[in-house]
Amino acid sequence: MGASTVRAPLTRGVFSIYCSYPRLKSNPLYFSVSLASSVQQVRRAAAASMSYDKQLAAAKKAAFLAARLCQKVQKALLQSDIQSKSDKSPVTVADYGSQALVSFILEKEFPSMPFSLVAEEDSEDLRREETRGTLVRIKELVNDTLASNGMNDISPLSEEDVLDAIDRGKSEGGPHGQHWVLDPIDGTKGFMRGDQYAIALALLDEGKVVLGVLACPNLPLTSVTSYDRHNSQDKVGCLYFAQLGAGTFMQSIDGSPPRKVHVSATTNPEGALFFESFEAAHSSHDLSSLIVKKMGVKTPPVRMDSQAKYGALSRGDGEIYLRFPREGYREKIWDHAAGYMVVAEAGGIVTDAAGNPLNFSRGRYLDLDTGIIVTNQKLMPALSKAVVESLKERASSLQS
Ligand SMILES: Nc1ncnc2c1ncn2[C@@H]1O[C@H](COP(=O)(O)OS(=O)(=O)O)[C@@H](OP(=O)(O)O)[C@H]1O
Ligand SMILES: [Mg+2]
Repeated sequence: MGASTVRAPLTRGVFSIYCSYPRLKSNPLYFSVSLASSVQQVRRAAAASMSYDKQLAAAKKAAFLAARLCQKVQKALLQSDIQSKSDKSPVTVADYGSQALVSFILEKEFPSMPFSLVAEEDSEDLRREETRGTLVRIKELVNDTLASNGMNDISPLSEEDVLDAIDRGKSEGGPHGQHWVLDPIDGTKGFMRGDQYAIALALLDEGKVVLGVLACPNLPLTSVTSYDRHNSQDKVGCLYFAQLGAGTFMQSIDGSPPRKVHVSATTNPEGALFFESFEAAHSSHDLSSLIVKKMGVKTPPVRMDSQAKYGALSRGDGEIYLRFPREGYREKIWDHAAGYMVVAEAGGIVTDAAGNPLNFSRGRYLDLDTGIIVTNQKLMPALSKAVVESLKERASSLQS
């Protein structure tokens, strides 16, 4: 099957062990565990009925500003804007600038609340003398973005302010309290290629994702399948947002009225379209191909960088998203929290390869089984079956 890729148009394109053991129940430890468990259940119930309108408004504002900063950098990306992290993955001034901006805005919006941010970047490499020029460039990008988007009342950030804002992202997250979760640029390689990327921001409350915002500056406003980059009527730049129990909405980053979106209602796998990572190193294209073949999917994959895949699926551009990283790779919560929320509130299902729900309460990592699969309610049984069979086949072929 040939793959199609979605390119950017402008450049190129409980702890409730319910314990029925009487011995354990008479243990004082049981009572404290039971009490802790009840407190947690009450907090979770409260979270489920809460409105996060203020947090959502702040998250949209922060993601919008970050998108503006990233757009400016992507338009004229310089070689000096790119650095290599200790794990050899690339990071750009836009990744740092986006994280500093989002961190700064969120903390400013909620001054009386404890602030916790779990985010991808840290400032260690920027604190070295030889990267001083890069730090100055990031500071200017942040201050210019604030000033040119009507926030002139804010005093410009210093270099130290920028470093501090980035380092607020070092929280470990976890099952208690509220934590913002941020990928300042998801799909940095796509961003560098001039293709798809996303600013992905979510809020965890008592271990559950309660809101998600995805800014996808290069995602077509209509559909990735009908988009024609030579047609000037076909615009790009989508902002998705979702709040627990309130559905998923999409608007243009430039500010069109939001519209509610829903995942595709397709029940026939033959007509289904599937998404996977652009980078083969991030997800096994061979395994995805085996899985969809078993389901009877006829269309080639749409390969796209970043959580823009979750956004496209949430509005029905395609039906299936498969992600199978190499063994041992640990998925980070910021690579999925916002996208998960956008798809779940649009009626889709996101699980690991064994069908377990994703657990965002374990800290910075997801620690899930094998991979991530996403589709609508109707197609999930067929997809799960094909995944189980394909994983078995792959395991036996590796043994022989
Ligand atoms: N080896 C490996 N395996 C799996 N995943 C990896 C791997 N390395 C990186 N990453 C993470 O993938 C994020 C990019 O998202 P995608 O894989 O969906 O996009 S892409 O097509 O690969 O660009 C990417 O997000 P960013 O780092 O924000 O770009 C990484 O978190
Ligand atoms: Mg990133």
